[in-house]
Amino acid sequence: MTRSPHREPDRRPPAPSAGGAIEPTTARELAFACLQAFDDSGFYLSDSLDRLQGRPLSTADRALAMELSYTVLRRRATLDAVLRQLVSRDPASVERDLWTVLQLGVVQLLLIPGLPPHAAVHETVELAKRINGRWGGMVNGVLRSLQRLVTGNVADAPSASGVPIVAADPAREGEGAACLEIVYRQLGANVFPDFARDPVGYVATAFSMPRELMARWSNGWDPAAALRQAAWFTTPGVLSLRINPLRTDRVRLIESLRSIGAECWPGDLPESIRLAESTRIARLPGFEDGHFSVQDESAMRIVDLLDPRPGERVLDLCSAPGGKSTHAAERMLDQGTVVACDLSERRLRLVEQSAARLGLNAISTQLVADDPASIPDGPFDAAMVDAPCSNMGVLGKRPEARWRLTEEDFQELPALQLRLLEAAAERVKRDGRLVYSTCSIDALENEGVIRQFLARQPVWSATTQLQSVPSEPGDGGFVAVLRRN
Ligand SMILES: C[S@@+](CC[C@H](N)C(=O)[O-])C[C@H]1O[C@@H](n2cnc3c(N)ncnc32)[C@H](O)[C@@H]1O
Repeated sequence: MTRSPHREPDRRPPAPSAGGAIEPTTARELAFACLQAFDDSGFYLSDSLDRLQGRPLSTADRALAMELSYTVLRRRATLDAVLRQLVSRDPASVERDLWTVLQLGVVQLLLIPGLPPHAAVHETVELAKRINGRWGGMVNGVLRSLQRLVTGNVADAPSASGVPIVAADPAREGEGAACLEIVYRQLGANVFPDFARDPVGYVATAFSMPRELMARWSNGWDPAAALRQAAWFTTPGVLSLRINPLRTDRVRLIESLRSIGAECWPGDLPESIRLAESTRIARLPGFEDGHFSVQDESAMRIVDLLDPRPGERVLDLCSAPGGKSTHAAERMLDQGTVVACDLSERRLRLVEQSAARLGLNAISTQLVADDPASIPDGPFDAAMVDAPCSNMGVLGKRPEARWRLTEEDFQELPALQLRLLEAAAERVKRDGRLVYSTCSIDALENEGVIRQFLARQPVWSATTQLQSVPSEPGDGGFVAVLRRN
C-alpha cells in the first residue's frame, strides 16, 4: 500500500513523545512498546508483537498485549473523546507517549470487559512510572476520575454519554454482522456528538472511523447501516482456516480442532473452516505439519474463481505473504508451477516459509521491481493480481490502515492497480484466465480499475465481478474474472 504519513485520529498537533524506549517485560509494557513503534515508524502491530518480545511472556500476557494494542489502535478517536473530558491540560500539550499510556488505561477500564479495575489502574500507573518517573500521579488521577465518571449503567441505544462496546454473541459467532452485540457503557457526561443530530460526527468518534473513509462506503450514508459497519470494523471479524487437501481433509481437521476444545464448523467453501474465536494459530494441532492456513473465505474465493489446474503455469504477480499462491498450488495438487512474484524480498521469504510448511514444491518465488520488464515472461495459463490496495474491506483486521489512508491514496492506488493488471494480462496466453482482486470496498479500486482495463484492452472481457460485503460473513473485498478472447 502507498505509505502515507501517520496521522493522529483527532489530528492533534504532534507533542514531544518524551518516553524513550523500554524493554517490555509485562503485557501492558509490550502493548505500549508496539503502539510506540507504530507512532514512531508506522510498524505493523503484528510485526512489533513478534519483534519486541525480548523476554518470553506467557501466552496469556501476549494475548492481552495484542488485545490492548489492537483495541487502542482501532478505537483511538473514541479514547481521545473520553480523555478530553478527563484531562484538564490542552491535549495537544500532553506528551504523545503519556497520552498513549492514558489511552491504554481507558481501554482497560471501559472497553475490555473482565479486567479487574484495580489491576488496570495499578499496572497502568506502574507502566507510566517506568516510562517517565513524573507521569504516575497524573495517570493515577485521570484513571480514578474515569472510574468515578462511569455510572455503571448499560444501555442498548447510542447516546452522547454511552461508550459502545462491540462483542460477538457467542451463540451466533461466525455469522458476521448478525452476531454483533453492541452495548453502551454510560458515563456521567456527554463525550460524543448526538447521534440523531450529527450521525457522521457520532460514528467518527464513538466508533473511531475517519469521516473521509465513511464517505467512501459503497452503501451510501444510511446512519444505522453505517453504525453497524463501523461496529464491525472495531472487531477482528471471523477467523477462517483453509485446509491443505494434500495433508488432511476437513472432517479430520474439525475433529482434531474440537479435540482440543476449539469450537469450529465448516465454512461455505469445501476447504474452509470457521473458528468461534481468535486463537494463537501456531498452537493449533496440525499447523506445524501444514494441515491448514489462515485465510478469510472472501480471499479463498479468488483462487476458487481462478480455477488453477494440475500441470498449469500460473502467475501470481503480487504474491506475498503467499495466501493465494499456496492455495493455487494446493488446488493444482502441487503439479505445475506457480510463479510467485513480489516487490518485497522480506515478504517473499514468507511465501517460501508457508510453501515449505505446507509441503508445496510447485511454487517458485521471483523478486520483481516496479517495472514490467522485471516480471517473468509468459505465456501463462492463468494469472492473478491481488493488488496492493487501501484495505478498506478489512479495517478491523488491519487496525493501522484507517489512520493512514489519504485522499491521494485513492488517486494513486487505482493507477498502480491498472498498471499491474495490464502487465499480468500481457503474459497470459490466448483463452487464458486473469483474476484481479483487492481487499477494498472502494469502487475506484475495484469496478473502476476493471472499467478502465476493458476500455484499453478490448481483447479481454469480464465474466464475473463480485463484491464481498464486510461482515457477510467475513472480510470485504472484490474479485473480477477476465478472459482473453
Ligand atoms: C494484497 S498484498 C498480496 C497478498 C497475497 N496475494 C496473499 O494472498 O497473501 C499486495 C502485495 O503486492 C506487493 N506489491 C506492491 N507493488 C508491487 C509491484 N509493483 N509488483 C509486484 N508486487 C507488488 C506488495 O509487496 C504486497 O505484498
